[in-house]
Amino acid sequence: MLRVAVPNKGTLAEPAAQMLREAGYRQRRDPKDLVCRDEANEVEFFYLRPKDIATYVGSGDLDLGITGRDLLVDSGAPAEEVLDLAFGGATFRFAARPGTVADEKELGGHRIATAYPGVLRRYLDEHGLTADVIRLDGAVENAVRLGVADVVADVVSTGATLRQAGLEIIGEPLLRSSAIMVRRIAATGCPPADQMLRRLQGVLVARRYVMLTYDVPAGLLDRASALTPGIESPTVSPLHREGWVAVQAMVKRDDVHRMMDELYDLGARAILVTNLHACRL
Ligand SMILES: Nc1ncnc2c1ncn2[C@@H]1O[C@H](COP(=O)(O)OP(=O)(O)OP(=O)(O)O)[C@@H](O)[C@H]1O
Ligand SMILES: O=P(O)(O)OC[C@H]1O[C@H](OP(=O)(O)OP(=O)(O)O)[C@H](O)[C@@H]1O
Ligand SMILES: [Mg+2]
Repeated sequence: MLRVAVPNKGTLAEPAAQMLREAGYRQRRDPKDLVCRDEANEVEFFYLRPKDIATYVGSGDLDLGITGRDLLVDSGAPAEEVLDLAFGGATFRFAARPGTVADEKELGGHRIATAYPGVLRRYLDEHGLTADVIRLDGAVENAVRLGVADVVADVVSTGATLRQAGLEIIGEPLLRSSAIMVRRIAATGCPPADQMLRRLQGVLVARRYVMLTYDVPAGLLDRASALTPGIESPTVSPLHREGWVAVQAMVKRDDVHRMMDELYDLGARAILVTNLHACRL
């Protein structure tokens, strides 16, 4: 059986389970369950703290795991990112009281509070900076107000928590994170793991693309196909109506309305958009 780690709670838990469901895997019904066996697919899911997942996968005790890129870096575990799952996006940033630290170069010598000491130490080492790392578990933004630190290094999503704490972002993000699938570094071939990755890639494509179909006069086919090249190539079928063809192509969801306007202006008609449920490219 393939053994896979899934976040048990926090920001990544529900979207991770949802994505696995869309890929055809069974997920736990009760959020208190620690394990869920999917007999049909021969996969066993283990629900773990996202912070611990890279450790389990890096040690080889589990084959794959869903966690955050920042958590993987923080763990220092011998696991690697094999797929960006495109949810749980956040930046990891420094912040301080306005007017105290102008940019990253001034971080040296300060007390920096974080729940991600691995990420912070890596940054300080790479930039030749020495600072006092104050390790906290959460609500890190309070550390400045309470006088425990001068700077925080933390996950920033909307920035609302920083604003509420009267802190201002310093410089560029240390890293950009999202949910990822991790695997032990140099793991040897594992067909069930490869199959899971292919299924998840299919979900990503099904989320990102829609199927566009339209009718167009044959004489305009080249120009229409140039607008909708699809992933490989558009499918072109004859129509009963003389001089017209039907075209089918996958199009990025974000581009579809602009694409429909352009096709309509070109002379295409009966332009239809269909959602994809799943796909394997
Ligand atoms: N708004 C957010 N707050 C916290 N983490 C976020 C956010 N958006 C995305 N993430 C990502 O979620 C992961 C952290 O998840 P984790 O479960 O450890 O913390 P959490 O979601 O804040 O939950 P909790 O603090 O309740 O334990 C990281 O990879 C982080 O980048
Ligand atoms: O930029 P924002 O949208 O405000 O989100 C980022 C904040 O959310 C998380 O905190 P959480 O509420 O999970 O509390 P924690 O610090 O105890 O983990 C994170 O640690 C930041 O503090
Ligand atoms: Mg949190």
